[in-house]
Amino acid sequence: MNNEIRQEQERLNEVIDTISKQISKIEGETSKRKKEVVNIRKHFWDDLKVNIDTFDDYLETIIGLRQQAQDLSQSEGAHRYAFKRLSTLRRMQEVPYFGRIDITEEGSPLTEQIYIGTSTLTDATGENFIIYDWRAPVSSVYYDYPPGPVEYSTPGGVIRGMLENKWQYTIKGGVIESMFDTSLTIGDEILQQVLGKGTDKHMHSIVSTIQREQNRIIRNDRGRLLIVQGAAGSGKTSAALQRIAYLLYKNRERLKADQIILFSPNSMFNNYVSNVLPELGEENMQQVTFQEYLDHRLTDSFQVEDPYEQLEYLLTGEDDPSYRIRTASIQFKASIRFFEIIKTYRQSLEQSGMIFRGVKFRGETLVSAKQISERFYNTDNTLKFHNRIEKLREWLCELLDEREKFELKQPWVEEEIEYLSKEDYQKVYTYLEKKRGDNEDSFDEYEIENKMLARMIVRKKLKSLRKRIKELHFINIKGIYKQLFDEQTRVELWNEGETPAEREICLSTQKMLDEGKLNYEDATPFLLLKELIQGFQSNTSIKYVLVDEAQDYSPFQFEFLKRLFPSARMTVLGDFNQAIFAHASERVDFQTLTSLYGLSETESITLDQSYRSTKQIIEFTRELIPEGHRIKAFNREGEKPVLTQVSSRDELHRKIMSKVKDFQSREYNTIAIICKSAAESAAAYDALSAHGEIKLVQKGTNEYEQGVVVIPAYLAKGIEFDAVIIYDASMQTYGDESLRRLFYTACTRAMHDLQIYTIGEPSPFLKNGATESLLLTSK
Ligand SMILES: Nc1ncnc2c1ncn2[C@@H]1O[C@H](COP(=O)(O)OP(=O)(O)OP(=O)(O)O)[C@@H](O)[C@H]1O
Repeated sequence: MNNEIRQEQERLNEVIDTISKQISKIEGETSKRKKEVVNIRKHFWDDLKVNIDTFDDYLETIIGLRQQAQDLSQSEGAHRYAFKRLSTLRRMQEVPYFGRIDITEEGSPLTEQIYIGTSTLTDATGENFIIYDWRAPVSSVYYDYPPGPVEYSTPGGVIRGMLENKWQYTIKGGVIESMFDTSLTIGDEILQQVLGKGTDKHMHSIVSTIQREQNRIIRNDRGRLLIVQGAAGSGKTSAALQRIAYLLYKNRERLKADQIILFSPNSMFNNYVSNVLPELGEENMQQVTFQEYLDHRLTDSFQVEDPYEQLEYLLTGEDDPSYRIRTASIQFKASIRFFEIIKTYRQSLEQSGMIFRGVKFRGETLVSAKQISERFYNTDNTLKFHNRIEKLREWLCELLDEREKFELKQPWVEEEIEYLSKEDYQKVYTYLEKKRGDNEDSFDEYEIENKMLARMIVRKKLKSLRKRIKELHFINIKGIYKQLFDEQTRVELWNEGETPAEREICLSTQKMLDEGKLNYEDATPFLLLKELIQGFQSNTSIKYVLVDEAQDYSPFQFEFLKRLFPSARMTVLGDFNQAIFAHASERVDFQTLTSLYGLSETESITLDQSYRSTKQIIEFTRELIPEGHRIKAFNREGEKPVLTQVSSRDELHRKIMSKVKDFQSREYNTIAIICKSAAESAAAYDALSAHGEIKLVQKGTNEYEQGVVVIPAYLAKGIEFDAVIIYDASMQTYGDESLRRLFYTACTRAMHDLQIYTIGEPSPFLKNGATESLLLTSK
């Protein structure tokens, strides 16, 4: 151990000693607090005098109750905070910090040594910082500058100074394993070490090696919308998660984790990233897939297709006669133009076109659809649309009240009373007994009892009808959506712009609705129309929305999200080279998103450096896409990706299994055999699983599995594997240009090793530039 490391280790020991002392102190306090909380809970009512005889007594009781509850919540809050701090300190005991900057601030004669870790540590006085949180303003210097002049922003203004030195440490179990003076070392040693490691069941935080561009994303504070376009493996997801940790730190007085929502591609991804924030001492944000949201809102009314069913159809249904119309329909329904058409359509409904359902009771029409429509269009049309609907609802509820009175005297009610079950009868009887109290002789028992029974029966019968009216079921949204595709509506409203196969799209959409189905591309438009008519169910408590894999969302969906979360700032992260959904046209980019909040409220950051894969893998994958030369590889060496051509499926399976064994001998934790579709994955799994322990990943899979998996490319989005085997990259499978992005996505999942197999002639994607960066094995 050289002298420098020894000195640093001594300092580290002192820091760990301080941490240990703080842990013991908090442990003592928490057990005391815990007792306090248990005690308050146990004796909550003992100390409270409950007296409600007079108003003053009542008031006193309420005040006492409130005070007691406040004490309890304070003690619980303090206990929770101490518990959280304790787990942070325990983590810090292992790795207290990872970096140091020696900085001389302008006007100061002193050079300060600032150690940076996952959380702040002060000495016993609480005034002197031993470690700075990585999110503190001064820590940004660590990420943003090499030694030399620097500046950083604080709430009090910009501070300038000179960064004399920057150190990186690797500490494990309280021992310094290595340390680097970054002005002397070439390349980023620690990043090399981190990236060279194998995968884990969960993604890890990257705070010790955040790169400058990523730091810009994490700390970005300007504007309503931040757009991040980043190459595969450039750290978009990582930046998004560290950004959440940063926001929670910076706004800790007013922002809670459940006011942040992350839209993620699938449940497996949710599980994969679930450890990053807890690792940083923060609670996880809300996480949801767009599909989960749609399901929550729509499954009552339809059989809703999920995005994977849609993709699977597109990947395997080329021979279907309606294939061409379906693709055109998907693109059209994802467009801003369709969004605008729906808005115009909704406005036109103010004059005419609303479709209602009549209200029936016991088979008899109480109000016909026509009567509701007349009532609606005769209400004062200077009123806002929603107020007119509200008036309609009130009117229908009043009609129901009248009907209730009328029904009470009908013979069917008498009949039902006779057949009433014993339990129901008992219920009414008990109620009556209670009500009668002391005034025993004050009414005619039989008559009142019968009246009560009648009311109970009628109310029960009307209950679901009343609920349906309250929930606006008398508006036939399905019919109104279907009407949007009528020839007349099309001619009148779809007047600007042009859509290929417009008429066919209309016919096929109406057919789908008649079958009680809702395709994925129709789900958001349908929901939008519903919200525009019934009133938007927006969520104002959410302050930040982050959308990962944003290339998979249509402009339409973004407009929708904006309306759904009106108080939120949005961060959108994606890579349009990985846009695999069919609504992604050739020209897909994030430019259209600028119009969401306007140019002045939008900031864009591009990430070109890729960290996931070895240099050799990047050199190959960037040949697969236009403008790929812009992607920079991180200088981590590995083997060239290999293309193996085989002549039969049997040979393919033999070779793949032998490769898997080879990978296993190299102790790779995760090996993925990536297929084009779920159908191909299932077939590959059938053939391969007999020869080794292999798991099949399907759309419902919730956990990121270690070991060997067979997985369709679209489910491998956002995640990574030590080694990737492309199951069949032949002309037959990847012959169509539209599959280029899917193929690129599959190949870019590999961290250390990429093997590509083809039965017969390889895909055209593997020709030209790509060939040079591949090692070809057999012909
Ligand atoms: N600054 C960094 N320090 C250490 N590791 C990093 C850094 N940036 C990215 N990585 C690693 O690179 C890999 C890719 O990161 P991430 O998944 O965040 O990229 P992405 O841009 O979301 O990728 P994709 O679009 O392909 O899904 C991860 O293993 C991540 O931990």
